[in-house]
Amino acid sequence: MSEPLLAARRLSKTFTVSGGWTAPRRLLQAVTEVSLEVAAGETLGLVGESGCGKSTLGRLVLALIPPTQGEVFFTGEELWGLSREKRRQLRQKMQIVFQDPYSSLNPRLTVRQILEEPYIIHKLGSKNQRREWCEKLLDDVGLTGEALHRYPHEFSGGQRQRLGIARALALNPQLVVADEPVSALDVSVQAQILNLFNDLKRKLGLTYLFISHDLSVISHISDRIAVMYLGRLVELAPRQMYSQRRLHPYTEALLEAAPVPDPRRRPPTPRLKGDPPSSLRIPPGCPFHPRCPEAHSICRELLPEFRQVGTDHWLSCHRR
Ligand SMILES: Nc1ncnc2c1ncn2[C@@H]1O[C@H](COP(=O)(O)OP(=O)(O)OP(=O)(O)O)[C@@H](O)[C@H]1O
Repeated sequence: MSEPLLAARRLSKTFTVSGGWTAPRRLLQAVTEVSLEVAAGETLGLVGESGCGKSTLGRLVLALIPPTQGEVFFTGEELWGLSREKRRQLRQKMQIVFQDPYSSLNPRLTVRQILEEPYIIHKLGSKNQRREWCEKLLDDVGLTGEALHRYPHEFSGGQRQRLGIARALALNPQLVVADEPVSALDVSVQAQILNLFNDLKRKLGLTYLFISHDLSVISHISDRIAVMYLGRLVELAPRQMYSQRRLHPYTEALLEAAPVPDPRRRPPTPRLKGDPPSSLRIPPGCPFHPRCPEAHSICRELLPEFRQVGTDHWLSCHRR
């Protein structure tokens, strides 16, 4: 890979959480030693169950929160080694699309005001230019200029997500972190929005870190897929690899739990039982061992290394 657009090196994030009136404050390990790279023009999918640290990792790579340890490089520059002003400038090239466009779009502003805001904040363009840019953004996401004078509540869920995407594109970003951008939408609308992401990537040369708990969504959109469990990456491989065998047992369980497109085929009994343990009490050894059907004694004692097992294929498992 040539120099990646985005690189995380051993990124960790610990939160201090209140224990209530009586208990002491405790440390919650949300992300632990995550390293990954995203090449320009690539879509890296990040998948894992709720609470495994996906959003925290997304916020870390956007430098919205500082890491407890580790580094984030964007276009080769380490973001936390830069001055605040330089970091702010680089951050314009990285934008986020949220899960719930309704709560991220100010309901009191018209679409024009919402889309114009980034240009006004950065003192870009005349009034007429800004209007043209807003119309172009709407066109890019499949809406018409007629939308400019309307308010977010006048749009359907899918259209609102198109507005959320349009706003993220206003300052011509290179990287977009999409955090569960289709989870709140009906399945039929999900496909349209995923296709829009793909079209925009081709047209505008974008790079995505695409976050979802749903492996079928991630498989649809990603070039490579990173699987996260309790704050750590457990597998990283090209999408095609996920149709083959010998994956991490957690990945295999996620695949088995993914929806089956053919209704005549009964989904197999999912082998992923129970919820993941709390990030406040991460099990020793391999964090997945209490739920792993293949766990051995070593899995209970020793953290498996995240190691390369094939071309572009990394995983952490004693049994693979
Ligand atoms: N600001 C915070 N303060 C304390 N704990 C936090 C904070 N943000 C996240 N967490 C905790 O960190 C862990 C990871 O959360 P995160 O939101 O990153 O997971 P996620 O995989 O994105 O899940 P979800 O899809 O449910 O948001 C969770 O246990 C969460 O409660």
